[in-house]
Amino acid sequence: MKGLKPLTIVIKLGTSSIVDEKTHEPLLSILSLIVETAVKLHKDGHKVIIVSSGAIGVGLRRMDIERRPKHLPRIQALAAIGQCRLMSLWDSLFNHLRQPIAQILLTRSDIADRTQYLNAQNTLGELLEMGVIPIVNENDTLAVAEIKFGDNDTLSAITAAMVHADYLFLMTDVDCLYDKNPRTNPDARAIEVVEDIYALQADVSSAGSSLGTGGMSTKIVAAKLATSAGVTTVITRSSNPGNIVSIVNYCQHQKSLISPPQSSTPPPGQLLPSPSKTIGSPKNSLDKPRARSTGSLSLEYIVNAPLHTRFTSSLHPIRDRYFWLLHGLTPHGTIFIDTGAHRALANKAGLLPVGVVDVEGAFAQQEAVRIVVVERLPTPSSNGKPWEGNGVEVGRALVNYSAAEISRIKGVRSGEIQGLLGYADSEYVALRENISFFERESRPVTPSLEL
Ligand SMILES: Nc1ncnc2c1ncn2[C@@H]1O[C@H](COP(=O)(O)OP(=O)(O)OP(=O)(O)O)[C@@H](O)[C@H]1O
Repeated sequence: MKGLKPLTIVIKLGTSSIVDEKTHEPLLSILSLIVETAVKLHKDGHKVIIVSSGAIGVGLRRMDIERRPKHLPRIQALAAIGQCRLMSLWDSLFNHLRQPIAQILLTRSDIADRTQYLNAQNTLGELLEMGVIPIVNENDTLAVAEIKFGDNDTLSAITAAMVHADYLFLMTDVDCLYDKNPRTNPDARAIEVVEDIYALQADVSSAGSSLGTGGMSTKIVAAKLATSAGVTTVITRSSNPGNIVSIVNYCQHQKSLISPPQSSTPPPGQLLPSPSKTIGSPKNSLDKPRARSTGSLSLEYIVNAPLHTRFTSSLHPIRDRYFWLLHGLTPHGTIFIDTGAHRALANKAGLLPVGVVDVEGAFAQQEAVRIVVVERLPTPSSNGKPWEGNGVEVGRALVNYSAAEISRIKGVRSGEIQGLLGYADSEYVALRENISFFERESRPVTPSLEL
């Protein structure tokens, strides 16, 4: 990769890439190849961060426990046992190549505080400047459900956004994303380029490996998050980490490759139709140029790239404070606003109480809330609801008033706040700088889409 601009590359390794699913023994050959690849990238001038799962798996092996227990303190104890063994393993492997590493353990509550988020960002930046490879993991020993990222796919996406990475590699035990689970569907077809993640049609509902936490669905959520922050995201098989170099090389030079013909029929002798993908058959990707289907229903021609799924990054990335507002904070409630308020916010105005239709949840001042746009009814319905329909979640905000206060001032002019509350800390429910919109404003209000 010499000659390419220096890149920042985050490599996320799932549990299935680090320990054997059945024996829980560390997969030393894969780990060694990852180390060689990371050091090669580093020597070529790139900055590398590894997000490593596997602490619980390694802890299971250390304690000779066969199955992951259900009891939370036991799981957290195993994570504590496994984490130090895992780091000592990484350190001894990297040490053979004289590459210093550092451990960063995060929980969601660490980054919910703006100052701590910036501290984490600065520390990662400093480590990269010093030529160190940071190894990031969730602090499983401290994290309980409410403060968990939940899976390292999400953690790796937040890390990649934090350091303004160019690439996020989600390394796993399948070649790429398929239209359905290839473990149970031998006819599953590979999806290789996703230009519009919101148009993606793939069944990712089934669980992954027995030690894995997320399966494919968390990788899609992570890809949504990372691409919105301008990070090209790749899903590929971990057993050949050298592919990372080829894939980055391919992506960086793609513009200089043959432009795709508009017709879906490849020119004779140049491109072959893609075979159906079956699990564990990565070979065909390396030798033949061929046409492949894409998640956004267009065709792309790929020459000499190892099999992978690439999610292209947003042209209008959401970064820094706006990314943190959306994904660093956990919302404690919802503010329902009318379409007029939504238009005003889009034109960079702050949120006035007059545009607030309804409030849900119990949040305090300066806590994060969801912003949901609804159709305001001229008069409340028979059950007293002032709006109709499902509502569309468009973004997040840090609010100047608590839920109880907003429910008293909703729908009124700012001049009336003083009379209703006895004080008026601000004319706005939320300042514009404390409001951030999602890349797409069409997210239905369902908990499953919560990031
Ligand atoms: N549409 C799909 N395409 C590809 N794989 C799928 C799909 N749906 C489900 N899967 C499953 O997702 C698995 C990969 O996710 P899994 O969580 O096991 O791995 P991991 O990321 O390596 O581990 P971890 O969750 O610990 O990070 C695959 O082995 C496959 O069985």
